Amino acid sequence: MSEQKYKRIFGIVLDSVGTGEAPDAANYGDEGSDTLGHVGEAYKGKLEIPNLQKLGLVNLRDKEIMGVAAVEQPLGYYGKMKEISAGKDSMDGHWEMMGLPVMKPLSTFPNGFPDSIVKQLEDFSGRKVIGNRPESGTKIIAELGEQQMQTGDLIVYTSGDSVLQIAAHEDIIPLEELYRICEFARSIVNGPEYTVGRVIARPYVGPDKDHFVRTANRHDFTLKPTGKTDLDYLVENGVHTVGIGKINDIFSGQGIEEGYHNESNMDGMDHLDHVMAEDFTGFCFMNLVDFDAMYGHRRNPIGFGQALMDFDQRLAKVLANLKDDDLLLITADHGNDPGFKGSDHTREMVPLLAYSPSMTESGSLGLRSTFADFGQTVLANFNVAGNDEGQSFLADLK
Ligand SMILES: O=P(O)(O)O[C@H]1O[C@H](CO)[C@@H](O)[C@H]1O
Ligand SMILES: [Mn+2]
Ligand SMILES: [Mn+2]
Repeated sequence: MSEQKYKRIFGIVLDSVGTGEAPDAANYGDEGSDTLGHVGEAYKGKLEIPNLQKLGLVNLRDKEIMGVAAVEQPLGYYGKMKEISAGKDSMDGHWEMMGLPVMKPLSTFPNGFPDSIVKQLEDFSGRKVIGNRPESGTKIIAELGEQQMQTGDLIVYTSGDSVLQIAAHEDIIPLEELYRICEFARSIVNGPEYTVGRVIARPYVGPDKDHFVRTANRHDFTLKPTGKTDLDYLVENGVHTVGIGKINDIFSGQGIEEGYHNESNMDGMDHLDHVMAEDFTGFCFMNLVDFDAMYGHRRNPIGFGQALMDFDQRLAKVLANLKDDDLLLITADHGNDPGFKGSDHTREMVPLLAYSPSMTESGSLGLRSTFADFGQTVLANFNVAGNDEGQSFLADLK
């Protein structure tokens, strides 16, 4: 490995923190979506995210966030990225960031899963499938959880994304069994007939429908990357890779040398502090999923804003700990506008923030034409050749 501009790159994905409708939002029924904008409106000027603001989070937008203005001189570089993948799920977004856009739409099930899939799940598990439609995960356990506690049936559901989700009360269907069923489900939806992005285990606990809570034992069984990702190219070239949070699941562990599971966003920030204290040459890629799972899909803009403020507070420490030869990149994988109809992800552009204490200038990185620019920049930094997807902005960082 030859000389690199930055020794360590920390990439943070604020899961679902979109910044306005993408140019192709109409194809997804998502015109008018703007996750950050609508969170700001819900706060009526009281959203406080000074660190993201200093980095240029508002400068990159066409519109202000209510109560949060653009700054005169951001600390570093700021821009937006749009997605070229067919889907707007986490897998598509993260794979595209790592140079592997998903150009062919994956299977979705607006009318529930076909009999063939249901029958195989029932035969394998010895349990009856209930639910079997697109639904919000918290709504479906409120509706069917008590029935599951009595019968041991499997709650199977989907969403607008290519996902097969199985909700199970931890006292009724033990975790190991749920994971086994999910692994089986994974094995029957890898194509060619049905190709599903993610099978997701959705365990929950609680005595009754008014008190069910989903646990951090959620596990995503993602399709294996269909080719090499930038993470693989990095590892092959001796660059150390670390995954924090859902990253490991999203890439099925492929190209991740050191992995950490997050219990929450704040737990993720603890892991990041820990990794930042290590001496290494490489790329640390982190996903913070609470924005999405706890607030975006729940259409809860107040909770979403609070999660942003909590993140922002912890960001102060990260900024203070960055070394001159560190680069921080912050972005998102899709939108999930809590002020929008439905409960699905929204096709939005995502923020792109780049900062290193060694920067002497600042400025706009513009609208990037694919999320792959993110990974291409990481590769360029470490002088690693990948599959040429995306354009590096490394040379713009001064
Ligand atoms: O409603 P819950 O169970 O949170 O599920 C949501 O989470 C999935 C993964 O982010 C999405 O596809 C959507 O279905
Ligand atoms: Mn996501
Ligand atoms: Mn989601």
